[in-house]
Amino acid sequence: MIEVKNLEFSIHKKQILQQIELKIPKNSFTVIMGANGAGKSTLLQLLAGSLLPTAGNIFMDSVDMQTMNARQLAQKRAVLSQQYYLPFALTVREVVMMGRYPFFNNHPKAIDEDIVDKAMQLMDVQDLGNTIYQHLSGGEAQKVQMCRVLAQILDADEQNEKYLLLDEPVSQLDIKYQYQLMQIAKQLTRQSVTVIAILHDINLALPFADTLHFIKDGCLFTSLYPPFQITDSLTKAVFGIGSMPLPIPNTGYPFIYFQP
Ligand SMILES: Nc1ncnc2c1ncn2[C@@H]1O[C@H](COP(=O)(O)OP(=O)(O)OP(=O)(O)O)[C@@H](O)[C@H]1O
Repeated sequence: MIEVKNLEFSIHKKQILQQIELKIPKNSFTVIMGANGAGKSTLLQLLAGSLLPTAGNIFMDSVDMQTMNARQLAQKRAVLSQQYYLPFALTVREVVMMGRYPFFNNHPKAIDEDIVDKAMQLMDVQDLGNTIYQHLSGGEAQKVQMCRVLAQILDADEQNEKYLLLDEPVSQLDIKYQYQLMQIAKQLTRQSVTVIAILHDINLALPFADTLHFIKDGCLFTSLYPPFQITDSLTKAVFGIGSMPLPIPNTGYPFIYFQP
């Protein structure tokens, strides 16, 4: 479980997040939504331990994240950021293997090679193994980065719970792989992984999310749970655009039709 207590974050005297209180249960799929600049990526970086709070605390499995060193963090959580530029030429397989760096010293072991194979199979990029990463299309590169973070957490088990943090993981993916990535992430929540994802597409989030947290102007505006009551007033307040929920038969969630 992740527990966020009275979290504040400021940079250059600018307050970016304030009074954030959150509980993210283990093995859940949490989606963070909000307008551009609301503070979502900053919150995710704080949950990842990549940024330190200005005030408040974040506890990961009851451990204050500020007490965890880089290796402990890397063995516990994987982070897919929005930017994943690599300044030097590596093959796709070498990039995916980077996800295993926290688990071996000089040379990957057989288990590391197996996990890399499995991660690449999940995102259907086995055939790209020897391709130079810099030669990939935007969507292919995003798939490979997903494989890298999968490789970091695929060995999670009940004794070794892990966290997968995804910042707009489908922004460059075609529709099939948007759903494939979401299905993989959902499946992982049944295998001792807790998933936290920033998404902009509410209709992609609804079939998979256990919780939706809406961030507005650096504050937690509201949190929703199934059956998700997404109202016109909510989308106007959070995104500045009206909407109408349309029931989808035999599902526990609506389709949200936006009305500019
Ligand atoms: N290093 C920084 N220095 C100054 N301002 C920053 C810094 N990082 C973030 N901000 C500001 O904090 C605010 C929140 O940024 P953040 O990236 O968390 O938003 P977001 O909700 O993820 O937005 P988007 O949907 O556009 O990705 C923005 O106004 C941004 O300009």
